[in-house]
Amino acid sequence: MLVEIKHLKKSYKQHQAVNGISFQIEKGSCVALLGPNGAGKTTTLQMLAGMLTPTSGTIQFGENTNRDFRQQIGFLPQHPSFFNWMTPVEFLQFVGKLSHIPQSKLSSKIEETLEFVSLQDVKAKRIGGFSGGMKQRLGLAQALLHKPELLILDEPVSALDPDGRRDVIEIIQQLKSTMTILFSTHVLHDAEQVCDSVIMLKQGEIAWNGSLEELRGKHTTSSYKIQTDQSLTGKLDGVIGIDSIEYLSSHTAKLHVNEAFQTNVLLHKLIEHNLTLCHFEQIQDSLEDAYMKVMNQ
Ligand SMILES: Nc1ncnc2c1ncn2[C@@H]1O[C@H](COP(=O)(O)OP(=O)(O)OP(=O)(O)O)[C@@H](O)[C@H]1O
Repeated sequence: MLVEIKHLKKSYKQHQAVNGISFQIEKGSCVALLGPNGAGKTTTLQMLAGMLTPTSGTIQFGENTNRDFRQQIGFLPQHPSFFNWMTPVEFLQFVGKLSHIPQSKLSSKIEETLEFVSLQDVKAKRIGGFSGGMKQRLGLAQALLHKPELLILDEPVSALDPDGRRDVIEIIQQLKSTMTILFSTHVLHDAEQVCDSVIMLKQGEIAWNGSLEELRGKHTTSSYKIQTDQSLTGKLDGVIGIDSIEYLSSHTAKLHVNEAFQTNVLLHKLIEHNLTLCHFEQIQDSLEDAYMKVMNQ
């Protein structure tokens, strides 16, 4: 276990932005923090990054309670700001000095990090002319420069176009083997590509905390899409295990099934009606479906 958060609260006057949440982050995991606008994601991440003081509760990083854990954290804020007149190399030199990277190692670390985020070719250009995607990769570079143990990213993909999102997701994918990652996002499809576990916040409280597998097991259902050579209408009535049938056309249907569903029973029924199966596909609910179920509970 890398971080243990206990009863963490942040209130602004009467408003409870984060209302006593507790969770652990396992070393080497990639955790997605999800929730609607105002759920408390940024507030939580800023408290973990040491940028905001909790009203109450504790954040314990590793075994040693006395260590200043901020040195082990890399943080990419939701709206990173840059000095537009600087070049990426100048900006990272500035950041490196702030995080006390020894001067002797700084230049090589900067080169290595810019290479990693694919900004090597523009390292001497002014940041002011960069696209949103390039700025986000530079933001990632500043968070990574000191090789943190825990990388915290606040909405790293939400403001990006599909290309920019793919670049950032690929970077996160590569980083997964070298550090622990906690990131917030509204883009559930991207979260699903990289995270191993999910924490969902709703009005400052945890609505779900667990692995992606557990979430799928508990909150997603199976369904099947089938197509036959003749009309299906009414032919599958009474098949054990089918909860409901959604007809997509007269020959095609989506079957919402329960645990008792057996493909053989379905096949028997089709044979009984002299129907030939042309297409059979199992469809798994997405993270978005599970998210909607948890949020609407
Ligand atoms: N400095 C502040 N003063 C007063 N209220 C605040 C402050 N910062 C955040 N809040 C409130 O705390 C709640 C949680 O905000 P937070 O930014 O953490 O949510 P979020 O989940 O990150 O939302 P989003 O997805 O929109 O970024 C919101 O109701 C917000 O209005």
